[in-house]
Amino acid sequence: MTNNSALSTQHSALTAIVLAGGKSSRMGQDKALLCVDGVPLLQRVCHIAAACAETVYIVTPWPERYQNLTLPRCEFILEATVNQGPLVGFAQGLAQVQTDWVLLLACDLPKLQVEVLQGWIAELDNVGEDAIAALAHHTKGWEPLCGFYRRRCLPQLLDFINQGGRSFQQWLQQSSVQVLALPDTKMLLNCNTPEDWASL
Ligand SMILES: Nc1nc2c(ncn2[C@@H]2O[C@H](COP(=O)(O)OP(=O)(O)OP(=O)(O)O)[C@@H](O)[C@H]2O)c(=O)[nH]1
Ligand SMILES: [Mg+2]
Repeated sequence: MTNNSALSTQHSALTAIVLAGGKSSRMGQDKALLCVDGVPLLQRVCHIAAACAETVYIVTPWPERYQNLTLPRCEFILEATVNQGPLVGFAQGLAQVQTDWVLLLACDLPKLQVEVLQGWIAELDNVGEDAIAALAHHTKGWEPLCGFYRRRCLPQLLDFINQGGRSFQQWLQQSSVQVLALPDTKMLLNCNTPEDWASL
């Protein structure tokens, strides 16, 4: 039995959503296609997502850009709107999810560690019923783009968006969120600028 199938047996109730639709204005080119160790970032993140969840959705307004990547078990969700930000992209992906929990990932996380994600997944059964999400926390607030959400948060997320909300931090302030222990903060390194990329 491979690691993947062991995991999917144990945690079949997990879907992953990978966001690939930002402006990449600080980077000046699409971050999803930047190669780290010869592998495009989106492909790298999607492989890790596929090792954690049975279904992986890539939410993007431009799937044609990524058609030459190797993305096993990944399905594109074509975003209806462009440049509405990650919260709106997440809501569009979440509307397709059938499992109780979803793992949300940005595409610009070059240091993602599958072992840490798998450790978190093993704890999901212990998350209190009142929590709508389980996320790592740092000095600037929650890390919303590398963590877990309950599917049932969709109605309140849509309410927040329909009232003009676009900030994960503001949305999460309204709800109960469980803290995930982060063994290594480097894992959440966000590759936003050419300097970030060069430092890899
Ligand atoms: N699907 C989708 N993903 C988005 C959207 N905006 C941001 N993202 C994703 O969210 C993650 C974090 O994006 P950021 O690094 O904050 O923003 P960005 O717009 O990509 O880059 P900047 O223009 O430099 O801020 C990345 O995986 C982006 O691809 C969007 O409107 N739709
Ligand atoms: Mg970023």
